[in-house]
Amino acid sequence: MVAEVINGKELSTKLKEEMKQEVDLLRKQNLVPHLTVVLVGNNPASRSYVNGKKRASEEVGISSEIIELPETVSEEELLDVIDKLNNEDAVHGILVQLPLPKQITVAHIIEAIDPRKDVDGFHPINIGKMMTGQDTLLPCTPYGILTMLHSKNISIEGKHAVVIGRSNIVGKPVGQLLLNENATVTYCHSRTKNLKELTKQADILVVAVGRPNVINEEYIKSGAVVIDVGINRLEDGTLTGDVDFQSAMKKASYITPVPRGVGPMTITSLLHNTIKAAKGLIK
Ligand SMILES: NC(=O)C1=CN([C@@H]2O[C@H](COP(=O)(O)OP(=O)(O)OC[C@H]3O[C@@H](n4cnc5c(N)ncnc54)[C@H](OP(=O)(O)O)[C@@H]3O)[C@@H](O)[C@H]2O)C=CC1
Ligand SMILES: Nc1nc(=O)c2c([nH]1)NC[C@@H]1CN(c3ccc(C(=O)N[C@@H](CCC(=O)O)C(=O)O)cc3)C=[N+]21
Repeated sequence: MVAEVINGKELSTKLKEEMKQEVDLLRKQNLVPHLTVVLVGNNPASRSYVNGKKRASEEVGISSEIIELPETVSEEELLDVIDKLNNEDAVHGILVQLPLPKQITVAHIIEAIDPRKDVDGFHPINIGKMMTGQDTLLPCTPYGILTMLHSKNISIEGKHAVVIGRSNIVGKPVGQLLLNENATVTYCHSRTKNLKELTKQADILVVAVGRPNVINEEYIKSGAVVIDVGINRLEDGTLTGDVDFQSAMKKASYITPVPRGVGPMTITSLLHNTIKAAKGLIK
């Protein structure tokens, strides 16, 4: 078997065109969706992601701004910035780029964001709504992954989904969304003892570890769908995922590449959430 590649970049281009039409209509009604991204410090990767979010927003007609704060900013100062944005009617979406410097407790920041403006879908209220199957702003990477599966009509119900990684932003919520669509979900992590035995049972394998080549054909059941979330920058500057792509291609039915896979879909989900927040659909 040779896997079909799910091109996240192409899908994202198509979805952005659809969103642009919707934003054009909203603008005619004098509603200009607006996203504010807060960037703390000078991490080059964060800066590049944030610029990517701004560029994508412009492509669909979402107005966006980046608020830059120094690496030394205190938690109190950052909370002040969030408070102002919460109270600014023209701001529909607020995203605080992670990671944050160590003097700041991430949970305090996420909890300070108005859940109706939490376009990352990280606020405990939004996570709780997701867990109970209510309509809300969903975490961007997991929602992007579900959109990729739906785009290929890959059935989820009754399938065994194995998720490697249990972070609050990727692993846990992607498992929850798959469960909501009636998959049987297994979570693996750094303390999992028999990783290969578990991954070989997966009909859908989601890999979100952050280390190159943790998965190859030996870990994959023939015909499985393999979703590679990892973004690893190699010494020569190239990007690679967590999955040995050439090897996995031989066993999988579908596979997502890195780059041009899950990454662009994360940004597409962010735009989707910003439009949803602007329309006031989140109570
Ligand atoms: N494409 C995209 O849009 C996005 C990509 N990413 C990328 O996805 C990757 C994961 O991100 P994130 O979830 O934030 O990372 P974290 O570092 O928060 O989580 C990594 C997870 O992998 C688990 N893990 C580590 N080593 C192993 C191992 N040897 N075997 C099994 N599990 C292991 C950890 O286990 P434990 O919990 O026990 O420590 C942890 O749960 C990164 O490469 C990141 O850059 C992230 C966000 C968006
Ligand atoms: N509050 C917050 N929300 C996030 O959503 C968030 C975050 N913090 N911190 C970091 C991670 C990482 N992340 C990515 C988004 C897009 C690509 C992406 O578009 N990648 C392109 C390549 C881009 C390149 O070439 O650098 C691709 O995979 O094709 C990657 C990674 C969002 N994150």
